Amino acid sequence: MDLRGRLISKTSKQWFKLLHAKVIISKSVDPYFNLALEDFLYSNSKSPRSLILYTNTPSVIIGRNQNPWVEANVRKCRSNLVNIIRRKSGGGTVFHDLGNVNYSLLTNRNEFSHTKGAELIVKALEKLNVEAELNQRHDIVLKDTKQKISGSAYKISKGKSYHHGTMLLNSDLKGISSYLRSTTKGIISKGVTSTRSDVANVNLSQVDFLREAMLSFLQYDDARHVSGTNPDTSIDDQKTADLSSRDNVVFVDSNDLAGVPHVMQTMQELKSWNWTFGQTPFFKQLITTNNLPIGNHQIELDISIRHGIIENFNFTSSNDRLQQEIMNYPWKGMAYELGFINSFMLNSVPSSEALIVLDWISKNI
Ligand SMILES: Nc1ncnc2c1ncn2[C@@H]1O[C@H](COP(=O)(O)OC(=O)CCCC[C@@H]2CCSS2)[C@@H](O)[C@H]1O
Repeated sequence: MDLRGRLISKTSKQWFKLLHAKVIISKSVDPYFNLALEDFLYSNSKSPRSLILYTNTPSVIIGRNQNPWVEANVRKCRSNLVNIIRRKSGGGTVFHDLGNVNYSLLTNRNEFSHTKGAELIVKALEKLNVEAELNQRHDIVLKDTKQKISGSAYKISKGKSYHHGTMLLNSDLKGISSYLRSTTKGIISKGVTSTRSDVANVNLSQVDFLREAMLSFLQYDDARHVSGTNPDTSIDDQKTADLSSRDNVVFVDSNDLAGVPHVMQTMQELKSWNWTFGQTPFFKQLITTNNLPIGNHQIELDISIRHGIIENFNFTSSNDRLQQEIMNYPWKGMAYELGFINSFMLNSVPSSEALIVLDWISKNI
C-alpha cells in the first residue's frame, strides 16, 4: 500500500473509533476546534449516544440567534483577545475559561430530553458532595443558594440531537460579569436575549469532575443497553471499572483531526466575521444626546443594521452644516463594527464638530 493509502486507512480507523466512542474527551482548549468537533460528531454519527467533554480558553459563546453587541462587551473582548463565537445551538450567552468544563450529550432525536444531560451531571456532582438541582429553566443550580452553576442549550435536527451545557468549576466570575456586560446603548432587536443569573463555582478539580461525569453517563448508557432484558439492572463497582475501559473513552486532540474537511470547514466558518457578526438578526440603534460640547442642542442617531451591515443611517442635529457633513459620509454598506469610524478618518478631514460626533458614535457602538 502506498503512503496515501496508509494515511487514509489510519484516518478512517481514527474516525471509526471516534464515531463509535461513548465518551470523547478533547485535549484541545481551542473553542473553535471543540465546537467543530462537536458538530462533526453530531453530523457524522449514524445513531449517536455519546458524551463529549471539553474546556475552552476564555471566550464568549453566543447563541445561534443572538446579537453580540447586546450580549457582550465587544470592545473589551477585542482588546483582551477574548473570542466572541456564535454557536450552532440556540439559547443565551455564556463565558468560558479554563475553570469551566462543557459537556455535550449526543443522542437520537427520539431519545432527546431537555433534562437528561443535566440530570446526569447532577448525579455526578452528588458523588462529589455538591448538592445541586435543576430549576424550571433546566439550569443546574446549587440547592441551598439557588445560584446557577451550569446553563444548557440544544440542537435538534435530522433525527439527531445534542444537549450541551457548562459547569463552573473554578471560573473567573468577575470575567463573566464584565465580558457579558454590553456598553452599547439604544439597541432595538428581535434577537434572543439571555437570562442573566447569579452564578457560582462548585470549586471541584477538573479531574474529579470529568471522572464522575463520564461514569455517570456510562452507567446511564449501560443501563439503557440492558434495560430490555433486565430493567432492574444496577451497576456495581466492578462494572463501573469495566465501563471506563479504554475502548469506551477516547481522548482527541486537534492534530488527530487536522485535515478532516468537516472540522476544518466548520472552524473556518465559526471564525468568520460573516458568521459571528453577519448572522446577527436585524436590529436598530437609536441614541440621542444633548451633552456634546458642540453647542447646546440635541443630536440624534438612528441606524438600521442587517447582517451586521449598515442598511440605513440617519443623523439629525439643529446644526445644519454638521448634519450635512455627517450624512455625507458613505455609511451605507459599512460594517457595524468597532473601528469602522477610523476608516472615515483615513478618507476625509472631518471638521472639529464632526470629530466630536464621530467619537461619540464610536463610544456607543
Ligand atoms: N459558564 C457559565 N456557566 C453557567 N452560567 C453562566 C456561564 N457564563 C455565564 N453564565 C450565566 O448564564 C447567563 C445566560 O443564561 P442563558 O440561560 O440565557 O444561556 C445559557 O445558559 C446558555 C448555555 C449554553 C451552553 C453551551 C455549552 C457548550 S457551548 S455553550 C449569563 O447571563 C450568566 O448570568
